[in-house]
Amino acid sequence: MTQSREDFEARLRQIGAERYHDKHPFHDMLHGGDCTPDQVRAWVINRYYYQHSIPMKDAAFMSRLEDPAMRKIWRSRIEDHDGTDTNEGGIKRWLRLAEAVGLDRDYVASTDGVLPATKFAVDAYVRFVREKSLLEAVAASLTELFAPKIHKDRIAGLLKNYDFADDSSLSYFQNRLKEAPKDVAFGLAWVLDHADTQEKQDAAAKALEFKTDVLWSQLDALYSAYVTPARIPPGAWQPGEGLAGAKAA
Ligand SMILES: O=C(O)c1cc(C(=O)O)c2c(n1)C(=O)C(=O)c1cc(C(=O)O)[nH]c1-2
Repeated sequence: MTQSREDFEARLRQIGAERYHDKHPFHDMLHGGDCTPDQVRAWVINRYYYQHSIPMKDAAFMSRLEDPAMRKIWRSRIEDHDGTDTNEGGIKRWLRLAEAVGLDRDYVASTDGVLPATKFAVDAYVRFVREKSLLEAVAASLTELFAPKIHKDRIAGLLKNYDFADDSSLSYFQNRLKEAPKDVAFGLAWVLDHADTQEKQDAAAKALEFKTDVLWSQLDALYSAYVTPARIPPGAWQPGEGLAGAKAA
């Protein structure tokens, strides 16, 4: 049976309550101050791959939109990450975080050393958005409904527990708190409007579940590689590589 708008929204929110990556043990370590400097670096390097893929994902999505009004709304997502004349953009902010934790920004931007499983998960998200229905693509972005809480927890946890954390190094997350609400308000309303049959509601819910898997898998990969007993896959970042100043030394 097709669910009412309210019930369907509650179903989507329940997916976040059960499956969002705020519940992953790596986030408990990171926010609780239990990560070593190298574990923080590994997180920054791998998460960069997600950051650098998000605008490509949104460009892939926009290339499929025939409605100029919707493209106009969606393009701010790309600008939020890539920047504009007046906004530095999320990717540069992330690289500021990379420098603050002692990494060379060019090394991080090269995406060398990113875990294979991170690449598989993130690339699968870009492909999903390119290939599935527009409804499923927008529904997959709705994990951002749950992101403001994790960003607030992260800002508070990092500021409390790590010397590198300050307004400059954490500006990525401060900005997402301002940017994400407009994206999710639009995305959620669009999904609720367009998922008007049971079949479409089921597809949208599955897309959101898929996206929680994309996020969770990245942290599983990180945990397996860099938390004792660490099993770093061949070719992935080894502590000591890609540090700031290493090129000059
Ligand atoms: O730190 C996080 O936990 C987190 C999660 C997510 C998410 O839920 O996908 C995004 C972000 N951050 C984020 O910063 C971001 O720009 C973003 C874009 C998207 C998307 O799917 O389009 N998700 C997320």
